[in-house]
Amino acid sequence: MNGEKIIRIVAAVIRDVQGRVLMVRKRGAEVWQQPGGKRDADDRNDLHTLARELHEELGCTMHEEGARWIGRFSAPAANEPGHVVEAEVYEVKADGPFVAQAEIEGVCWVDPAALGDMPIARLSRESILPAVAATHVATHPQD
Ligand SMILES: Nc1nc2c([nH]c(=O)n2[C@@H]2O[C@H](COP(=O)(O)OP(=O)(O)OP(=O)(O)O)[C@@H](O)[C@H]2O)c(=O)[nH]1
Repeated sequence: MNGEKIIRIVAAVIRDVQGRVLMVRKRGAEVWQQPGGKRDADDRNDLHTLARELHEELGCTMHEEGARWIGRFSAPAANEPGHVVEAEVYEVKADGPFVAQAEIEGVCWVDPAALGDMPIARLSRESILPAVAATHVATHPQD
């Protein structure tokens, strides 16, 4: 693909009861992105990769049951010029607290329908968060 290198990752959408989405900022990075990362050789499958990455980045425990594949999205990679990131994205539930671990500098929750001018990686801003914003989250039984 035009000589660009492809970085394949698995990324997570974790939502709170208000529908906000958890984002992370890596140490030294400017932009917010989804938690997740590259597969390791001994990962059994995407959800195993995701559970491992979420624990490494946030210290949380992911539930494999109930995970929902949202799609495969790609964009120029946030922190690696000349690379394209291609992500398998899953909405998952996880038990917090969500606490920034070694390689993560910040953790926040964003409303996917109101991002404003927050610095957000293109994969998330252009693909993942719009897909998620289109999904209604019932916060009340009558919704
Ligand atoms: N995890 C993640 N990476 C993303 C997203 N969007 C995006 O452009 N990327 C880019 O994709 C690449 C993923 O590499 P990574 O460094 O997160 O993966 P990793 O934790 O497995 O890396 P490691 O090899 O340093 O352990 C980085 O260039 C990162 O900036 C995203 O939403 N989540």
